[in-house]
Amino acid sequence: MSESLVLAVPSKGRLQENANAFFARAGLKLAQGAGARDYRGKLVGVSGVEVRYLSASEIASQLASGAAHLGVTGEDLIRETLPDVRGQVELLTPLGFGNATVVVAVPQAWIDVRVMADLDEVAATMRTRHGRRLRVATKYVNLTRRFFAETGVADYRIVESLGATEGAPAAGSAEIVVDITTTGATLAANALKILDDGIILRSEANLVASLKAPWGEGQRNALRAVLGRISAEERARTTREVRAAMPESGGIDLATLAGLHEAELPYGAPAGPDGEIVLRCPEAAMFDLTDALVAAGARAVSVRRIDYAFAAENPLAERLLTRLRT
Ligand SMILES: Nc1ncnc2c1ncn2[C@@H]1O[C@H](COP(=O)(O)OP(=O)(O)OP(=O)(O)O)[C@@H](O)[C@H]1O
Ligand SMILES: O=P(O)(O)OC[C@H]1O[C@H](OP(=O)(O)OP(=O)(O)O)[C@H](O)[C@@H]1O
Ligand SMILES: [Mg+2]
Repeated sequence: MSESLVLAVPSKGRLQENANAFFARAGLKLAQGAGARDYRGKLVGVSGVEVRYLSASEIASQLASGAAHLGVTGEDLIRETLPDVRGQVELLTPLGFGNATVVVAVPQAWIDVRVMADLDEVAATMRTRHGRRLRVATKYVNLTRRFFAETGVADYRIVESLGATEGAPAAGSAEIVVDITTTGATLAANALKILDDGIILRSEANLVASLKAPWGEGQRNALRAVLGRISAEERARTTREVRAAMPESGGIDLATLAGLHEAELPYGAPAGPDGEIVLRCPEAAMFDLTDALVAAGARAVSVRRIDYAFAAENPLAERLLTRLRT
């Protein structure tokens, strides 16, 4: 087991479903051990991988310590939990789900408080007039400290919150909050507003690799297999395959035509026996390419989506392996 790559996936919460869908798209089927309460599993058809089901915040800590090699979690949790993000992990790719923003929010009733500088004044006044410090409810203690220091707010105290943070001002346990928001509904329901310059971090779920985990030969091979499929799916999703029956005697320079339309000839330039050529291009360029092929004398042109586009390069794995070498 010690040579296995540990892949940490969210076991609950809002990231779970999307993370499963992401792996499924890449052809990586997660097989959970016997029963829904078994928090370990495997990847069907990929050897040398141990799947661990953990909460999103636990995934951040395990990547930090090196107990997990790869994981899916929110960037907010990575930046909150890890003291040295660059030295501990590599954020391989954003995943397009789990979008949320970490913000500073104050009571809507504070009409004169719009920016962080106003907050500094409020804090100073509270201190001199009432002899107490402004209280900030949050579970993002480190992000808050860093951001408040950067924006010059010093006279405050953090009240650590374990949930329902937005309720703290109404409950009287803090004056303001730092929390995550997506739709803004929870802030609005609690009569809070975001400060104009109070955006600490825009976060989404990321595929993250640990630089602290033991990367032996077995784990590196498993990494190439897993990331190879993820890259192949990513490449395929943004690409269209264009086939065309070209006239034998066309005399057109296919390589130049492809180059003009951001296309490539993955199987080479010479036409097949029946004059069929295969190109690949970005989705956005496909109609320009098909028009150009027709203009060049193509008899039939078809466009299709592809499931996977494997290539010699494995950009995600290479990025990480390069980091591990330095
Ligand atoms: N509206 C949202 N509120 C909170 N988190 C969100 C939201 N949208 C996306 N996320 C992301 O999902 C991550 C995990 O949040 P989620 O609430 O699903 O976890 P959880 O299992 O409930 O953990 P916890 O009990 O600590 O909240 C967040 O850190 C963030 O990256
Ligand atoms: O801007 P909105 O779309 O309203 O979403 C934001 C809310 O969602 C999250 O809470 P969650 O439901 O995860 O409960 P929790 O506080 O127990 O984690 C977060 O902590 C906010 O309270
Ligand atoms: Mg939550």
